[in-house]
Formats: sequence, C-alpha cells, structure tokens
Amino acid sequence: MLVTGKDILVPARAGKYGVGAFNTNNMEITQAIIHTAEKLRSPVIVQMSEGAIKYGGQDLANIVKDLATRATVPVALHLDHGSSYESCLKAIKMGFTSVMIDASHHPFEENVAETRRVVEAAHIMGISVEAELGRLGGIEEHIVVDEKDAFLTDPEEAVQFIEQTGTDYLAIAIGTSHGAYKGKGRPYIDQARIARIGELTTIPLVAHGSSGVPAEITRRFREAGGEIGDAVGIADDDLREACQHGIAKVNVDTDLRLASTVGIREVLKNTPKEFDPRKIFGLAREVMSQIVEHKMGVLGSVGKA
Ligand SMILES: O=C(CO)COP(=O)(O)O
Ligand SMILES: O=C[C@H](O)COP(=O)(O)O
Ligand SMILES: [Zn+2]
Ligand SMILES: [Zn+2]
Repeated sequence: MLVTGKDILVPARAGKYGVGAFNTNNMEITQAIIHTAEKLRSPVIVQMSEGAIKYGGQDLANIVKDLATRATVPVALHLDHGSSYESCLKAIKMGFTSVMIDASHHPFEENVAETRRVVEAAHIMGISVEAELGRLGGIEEHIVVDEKDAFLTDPEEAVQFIEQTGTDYLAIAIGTSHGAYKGKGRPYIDQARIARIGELTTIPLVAHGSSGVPAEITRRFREAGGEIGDAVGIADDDLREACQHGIAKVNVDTDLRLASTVGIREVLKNTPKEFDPRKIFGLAREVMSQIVEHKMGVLGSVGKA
C-alpha cells in the first residue's frame, strides 16, 4: 500500500529499527526494492532524485505508485534532495507521498524559512516532509564540500530547527557522505552525536550516504572489467548502532548502482553472444534484490510490516 513517509518512519523510530530508502531510476530497480520488501514483510521507501524525475518523469513515478499500491506492505514514494519549494510541489502533484527539501547549504535562518514553506504546503495535502541540517562530506548533487570543511549537525540547533519548521523527519550530518568513497578503512560515523540528537528529539532521524559498498560487490565489479578505486562504505554494525540512537530512514543509492552494473557486466562478459535485455537486466535485478535483502536484515525492518 502507498502510504506517507511519516506512516513508515514514526513506528521505526519508536521501535528502534531503520527503514531503507532506496533510490530508483527504472523499473528493474523499483521491482528489486518493492518485491524484496514484500517478500520480507518490510516497510520501505522508494525515492527519486530530481535527476531521476528528469530521466523517468511521471512514467517512473507511476511505476513506483503502481507497485506500491499493489504491495501489501507499506511503501512511500519520496523526493530525494528536493532543491526548492517548486520542486517539492511538483513532486506532490506527481503523486509523491513524502518530499525532502534540502536547503542545508543555506544559512540556518534561510534553511528554516524554506523548510517551513514546504512543510506548510505539504501538510495541507497530507504529505510528510524531510529537511536537512548540517552538511555531508564529499560530493552532494548541488554542492561540493571539502571533507574537512563539511560540518556536522549541532544537537541544540537540531532542536531549534525542528521546533521552528515542523519538519516530520530530519536528515543530520554525522560523518557519512554520498558515493562509493567514504574515506579510508572504516569510515567515521559520529555515534555520540546521533545519540545526543536522539535524546533531544522525538522525530525520526535520517542518515544519507549509508551505502555499505560491500567488498564482494567491488570485487565482482573489478572482476567483470569495471574500474573502481579504494571504494568503501558504512559498516553494517555502524548502521545497526545508529538505528538504536534514533536513525529511522537510511538512504541507499550507490549500492544499487554498483549491484546493477555488476549484473550487467557479468552477463556481457560471460555470455558475449547475449543480446536479450531480459537476461542482461534480469541478473542486475537479482543482484540488486540481494543488496536490498541484506540491508533490510541489517536495519531490522524485516517482519515489521
Ligand atoms: O544519501 C543518499 C541518497 O540521498 C545515497 O547515499 P549513498 O551514495 O551512500 O548510496
Ligand atoms: O543523494 C543523491 C542520490 O545518490 C541521487 O543521485 P542523482 O542526483 O545522481 O540521482
Ligand atoms: Zn544536502
Ligand atoms: Zn542524500
């Protein structure tokens, strides 16, 4: 069933488990996400970035909505990193049940004002809202922040921000970053900061940049002819702990990108005569489903629907 993000995330925060918010860009990714959720009786969030909307538009949103409506587990369709009020309203018009307004690169007061505007409009239509405070390290789609200049979310500011905006859930900067290169060794994730923000707040918290970049996937990627450097992601144990402290929405895109490319590369490499798209995208869908299954197990959302 198609529900709002709040319907899914409030019980997750209360029950101390995380719900995967997976980015989609096509039918196969959407199927891997929603069919796996159905199989595991897990709630799930399917998200589309503005880039995904540019690529797949209403066609893709309709695929998500259709699968969500026919699923018996709760599914939300969420706008990832909405860059403006207009972008959020456009997504709501397309049938999204949850939107993110990401004004985190603006000064605090402007972030509050822009977020408030979105919250007021979205709530009239029964849609829930994610906002962001603090900056992720690494590369965001709208801003490049040097690792050391990136600033993490201040707990007291988070409390003020939530009070002043009425946002339903809040993305916090805790050391994670987008993409396949999250640092060296075991990337830093500030558990004490999550715990402090968790103590001071009651709304669900959101972790961006939460792909695990599993070694087995990068190994297969290379083995099948792909080129990737010292890729590293967030450890499973770190995500488990974060969910104990208040993280309820866990964003994953990179892992599915890698998994689909591994599937496609393996078919093309191992069967050079193959040109049936169902074979080529079929394995990609299977590898992505395994990633989704693993993540749901780690986050503890299995059986919660
Ligand atoms: O935060 C994300 C989408 O908003 C995705 O993060 P990853 O790059 O770690 O998958
Ligand atoms: O956080 C960003 C997501 O990984 C989406 O990336 P994208 O804008 O390239 O679709
Ligand atoms: Zn951002
Ligand atoms: Zn993100």
